[in-house]
Amino acid sequence: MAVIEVRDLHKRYGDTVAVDDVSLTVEEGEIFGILGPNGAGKTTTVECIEGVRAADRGSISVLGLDPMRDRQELTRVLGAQLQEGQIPERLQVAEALELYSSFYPSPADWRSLMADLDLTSKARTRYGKLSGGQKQRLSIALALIGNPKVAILDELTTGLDPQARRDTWALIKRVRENGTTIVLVTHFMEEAERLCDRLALIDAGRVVTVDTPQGLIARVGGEKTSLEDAFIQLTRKGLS
Ligand SMILES: Nc1ncnc2c1ncn2[C@@H]1O[C@H](COP(=O)(O)OP(=O)(O)OP(=O)(O)O)[C@@H](O)[C@H]1O
Repeated sequence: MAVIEVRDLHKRYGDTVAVDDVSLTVEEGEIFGILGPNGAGKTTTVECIEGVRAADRGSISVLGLDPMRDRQELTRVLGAQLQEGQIPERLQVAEALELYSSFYPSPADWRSLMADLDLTSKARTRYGKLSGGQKQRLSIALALIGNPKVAILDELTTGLDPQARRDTWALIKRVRENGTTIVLVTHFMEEAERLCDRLALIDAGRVVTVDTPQGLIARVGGEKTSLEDAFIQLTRKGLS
């Protein structure tokens, strides 16, 4: 069953066409990755799916909801990372988790999530005093706090150390096993390959292809081809 359906999504900022008729479908229970060079339109696409940005045209359905029209209903079932500036600097980690969990009808256990993201020792630390990686881990916890049916994670592990990155991958796998459909935007090929069932490769606002990581590699061929090789060859930089 399709959980997210995007049809002919188009978005421009002034003269810049950020998203140029993107269509994609995310199936229930999958981890769907979005890959693409800087400025390809990945964040704009997921922001339209989240309902935080209005598209110029095209249609989006998330669990049968229209992200702009049904925004309130969508926030109850969709988890997304908050950006810096959206979390009050003075709020302590435990306070933030407890507060945000109170917004949802059946939230995750915030203490377990705090432990899963290795933030227990920072429970009483204010958000403004956290390191970059700790802030990132808190934003992942807050995206998952409501036990969402769909979680959208933009640059999931950017800024995380190798151990934190692996712990986060394990957490995301567990969250998926519990029934959450996950969309993640990433620049890390290892993350895409290990975690994602399917990948959409986006370049210059268009979907180049959607395939499994292995399928993408096979398209480019060669015994020692890596996902990174496939990425470079299938995007503009490789074609020019
Ligand atoms: N608020 C904005 N105002 C004007 N132009 C924007 C805005 N946000 C994005 N853009 C432009 O739209 C294009 C797509 O940006 P977007 O952030 O969606 O790309 P991305 O694939 O997420 O990039 P990255 O990998 O660098 O994060 C870029 O050319 C960018 O400069």
